Amino acid sequence: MKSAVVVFPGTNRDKDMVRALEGASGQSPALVWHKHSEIPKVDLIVLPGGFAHGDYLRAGAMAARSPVMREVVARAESGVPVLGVCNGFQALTEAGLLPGALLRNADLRFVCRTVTLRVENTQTLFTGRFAAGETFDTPVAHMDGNYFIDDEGHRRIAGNDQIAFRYADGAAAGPANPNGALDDIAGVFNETKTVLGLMPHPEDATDPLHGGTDGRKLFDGIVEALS
Ligand SMILES: NC(=O)CC[C@H](N)C(=O)O
Repeated sequence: MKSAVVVFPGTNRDKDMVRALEGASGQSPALVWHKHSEIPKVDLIVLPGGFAHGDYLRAGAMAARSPVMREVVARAESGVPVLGVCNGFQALTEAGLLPGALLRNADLRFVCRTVTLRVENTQTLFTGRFAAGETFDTPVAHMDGNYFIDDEGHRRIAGNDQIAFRYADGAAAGPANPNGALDDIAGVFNETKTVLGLMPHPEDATDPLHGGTDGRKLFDGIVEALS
């Protein structure tokens, strides 16, 4: 599987993402700087986490207007799978590729800990390795992860199986929902399930040194689906 990781000024999880993709696919992703308007021909485009443009204005808002995002939107519209993690998820909602918005955490604090996720839809190219309702643990690290969508949008994404992951009770300490997200939503798909965004960092749960390897299933499943 060939992949590209987009890097913005302030991105800081690009190397974690590169390692996770290399581990799963055996191939090094291409790194694409945000000012470039071309992306190599790849099977998967990834927007990693971090603080693009220092989160000024709103997290992901300026990144969504970068030259590279015109190409990300065009590729996504042509069916190329796109994955956005944390800041990448924020940028994908700001770019209109995913429904809803990420608001400030309900308690107005940065949250950095492990959470448990429940897989809500396993019939996608991203989640095929998981069993229905399976839970797994990953870290979160964000200030603006409080997922919001209006009532009509909520009904639409729930009815179309676009809710990918919900925060769930599990081994992780603390309240299941770390940020006040509506309906405990941790990640969503676009209508066709070819774009996925999630707040937690599965790439940081892929090595025993991370304290857990639950995130590998996501990357292994993506590689299996796209190779
Ligand atoms: N780890 C991240 O990607 C953080 C995203 C964003 N800067 C926030 O704090 O909400």
